[in-house]
Amino acid sequence: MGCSASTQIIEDENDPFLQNQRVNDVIEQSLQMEKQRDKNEIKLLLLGAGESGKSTVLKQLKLLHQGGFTNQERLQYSQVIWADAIQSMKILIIQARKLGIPLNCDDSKSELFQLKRILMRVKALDFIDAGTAGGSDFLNDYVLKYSERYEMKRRVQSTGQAKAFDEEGIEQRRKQMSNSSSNPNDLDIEEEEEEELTEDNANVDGNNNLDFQEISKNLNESGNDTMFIKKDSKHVQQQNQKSTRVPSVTRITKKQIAHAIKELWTKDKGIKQCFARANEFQLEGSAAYYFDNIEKFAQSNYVCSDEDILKGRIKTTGITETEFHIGSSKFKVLDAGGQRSERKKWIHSFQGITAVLFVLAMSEYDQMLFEDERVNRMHESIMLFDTLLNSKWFRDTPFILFLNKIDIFDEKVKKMPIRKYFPDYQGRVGDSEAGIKYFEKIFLSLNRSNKPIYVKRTCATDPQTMKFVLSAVTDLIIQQNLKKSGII
Ligand SMILES: Nc1nc2c(ncn2[C@@H]2O[C@H](COP(=O)(O)OP(=O)(O)OP(=O)(O)O)[C@@H](O)[C@H]2O)c(=O)[nH]1
Ligand SMILES: [Mg+2]
Repeated sequence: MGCSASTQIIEDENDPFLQNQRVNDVIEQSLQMEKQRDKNEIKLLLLGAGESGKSTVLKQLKLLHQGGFTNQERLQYSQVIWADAIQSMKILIIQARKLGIPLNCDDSKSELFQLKRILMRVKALDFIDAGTAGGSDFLNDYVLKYSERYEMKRRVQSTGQAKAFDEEGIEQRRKQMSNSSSNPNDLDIEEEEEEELTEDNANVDGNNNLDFQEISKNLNESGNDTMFIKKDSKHVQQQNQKSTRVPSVTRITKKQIAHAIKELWTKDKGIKQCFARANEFQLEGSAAYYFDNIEKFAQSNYVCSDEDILKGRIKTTGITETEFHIGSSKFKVLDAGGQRSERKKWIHSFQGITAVLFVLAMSEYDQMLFEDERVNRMHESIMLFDTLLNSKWFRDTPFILFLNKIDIFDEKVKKMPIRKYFPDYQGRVGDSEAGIKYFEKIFLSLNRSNKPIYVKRTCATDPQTMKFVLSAVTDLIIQQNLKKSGII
């Protein structure tokens, strides 16, 4: 009779060793799963100089893979665009004077004269809900953007070289700032407007303050669609000789402001001339779009369309993270603020990046940085790309280069010779293809490694073309990731 020895281990459910072992197994299993998930997760980092179009690329990804924008975003942009539209037209008026461009609206006999006066007296912030526009982030950005008083501060902040500048000038400005109210309404643009009002103020008596109290009282009652301002006292003087010393209050509506902006935009030749020289100062890239559509933005409770949001601009501060599921892959897209003061935060997001998407604003070869108006934007991007591409952080990280704002570039090269800013450029004026190849070559020549750089020409505000570009790019990144993880 055969005999076989068999041992049967009877598991004791109460054995503490066994219980421990089971817990460990579960932990090990979940760690393995997490590892696998991390391997499949794709981290895409959007980098580039300020205003190059990084967040616009992210918006296109949201449109494609996240069902579009939320109602809150639509409301936010309608507030921001309205404020930017008003300020942008004021900037054109003020800059025209600085550049010596005669304006039709400065001629008191012109029908545009009164419209200009209305616009210059309007305070954009009185017409918007700053909370909906983005709260303190919005206000900070607004003050920095529209106050010339902050120009020096911006520059010092961006270079950290206070000593290299006229310290006396800084000190003077600091004094000016500390003497002035911290109300964000108290911007230089409004100061220009105050200058305009000086003569008017000379005509009125000491009731000025009372008048302004009334303005704010009325504002509270009227909501954001209407604002009360002092009526042009010279105008009052002409109309009513008896009441020259008493300022009266007149009601200004969003509709009237929109009308003023539209008329100035379409009828004042000086405004158009000044706009054509917008590379000599800082103006919102989408200002023309705001002016063309100003009546739409003036409608009460207007909610932005997808196109408006793509054209609108909210500067990114810090780094935002957005997750998408594209096919079977999970994408984490990191969008970083591109202005100089934002870049010191970048390093925190450099680890574990699958691919870097560098966005270059091609059209900005003739523009200066917002942070430092002595530095050409294209030069800044070249320097930035060189540093990132060849940094130890991205030794094995593929780079995708978006030659963005190609729509503006195509138009600009017809009038603005590239050679004026890049003397070794040999192409002829208006040859957009030669211009693109020239800049592409400069960027590719910076590569001191063997890794490939994938180049795409983009117009980030155009959903049709971006759909194809982004689909090709995400496919490419997925393939790269699979290769890297040894799956293919
Ligand atoms: N016409 C045109 N405008 C563009 C294009 N790409 C971006 N813009 C506009 O350029 C402005 C700036 O774009 P953003 O995406 O905010 O730039 P950003 O790189 O995120 O800027 P920061 O957040 O400051 O780093 C917005 O008004 C966009 O609508 C483009 O290809 N063509
Ligand atoms: Mg951004």
